[in-house]
Amino acid sequence: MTNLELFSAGEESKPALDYLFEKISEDLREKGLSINPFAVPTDIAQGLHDLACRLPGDAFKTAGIGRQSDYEVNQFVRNDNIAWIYGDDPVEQDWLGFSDALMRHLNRTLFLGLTSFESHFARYPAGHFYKRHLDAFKGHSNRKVSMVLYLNHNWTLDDGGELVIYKDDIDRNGIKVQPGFATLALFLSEDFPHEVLPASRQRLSVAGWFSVNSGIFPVC
Ligand SMILES: O=C(O)CCC(=O)C(=O)O
Ligand SMILES: [Fe+2]
Repeated sequence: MTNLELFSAGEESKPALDYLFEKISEDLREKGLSINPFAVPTDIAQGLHDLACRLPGDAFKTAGIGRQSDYEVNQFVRNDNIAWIYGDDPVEQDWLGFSDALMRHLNRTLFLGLTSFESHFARYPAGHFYKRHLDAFKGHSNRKVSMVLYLNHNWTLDDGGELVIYKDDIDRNGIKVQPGFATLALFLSEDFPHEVLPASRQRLSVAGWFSVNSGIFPVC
């Protein structure tokens, strides 16, 4: 049975997922962000890790900023490489099943009206970064909730590469998230400026966004 079926079938892993989804929902309601170390089922995180590692080199493209007509590559802002997830591989389907179950939970508990989810693998070679930015601007984007899953085994403090989430435009301290294996970070896309610090080794993740009424298809 795939994880996708597990999400609807109510098997043993369901209480753990229910607990995770409820924690995320409460965190988002109270703080607007939710950090969950080692939270995603290991088979999904490991499957995504293995898939990212065996994707052909040309599957990853230099990431850009903006969407559709204002999309541009700016290597001073970000210089990671990305590969969009379309659900072609069974492990991608498991990931999309997990995300869909979470989206339904957030809609039920927080009435967010989320209608779609898009995500991509991101690979930051050592020394690469994504400077401080917002994922969405109020009134200009359908993205409401950002979600990042980290795929890095044996990550230590010395490896760097933290996600720094700032509480508002003037916050300069932020809170730091270690990109360790199966850690899941979520935050309200319009509310939290954030950045990815350079790491001393390659940093792998899946970044995704839950949106409302999205007719927008990812530009790549
Ligand atoms: O990888 C991360 O920690 C965050 C990535 C990010 O901010 C983005 O892709 O918009
Ligand atoms: Fe971001």
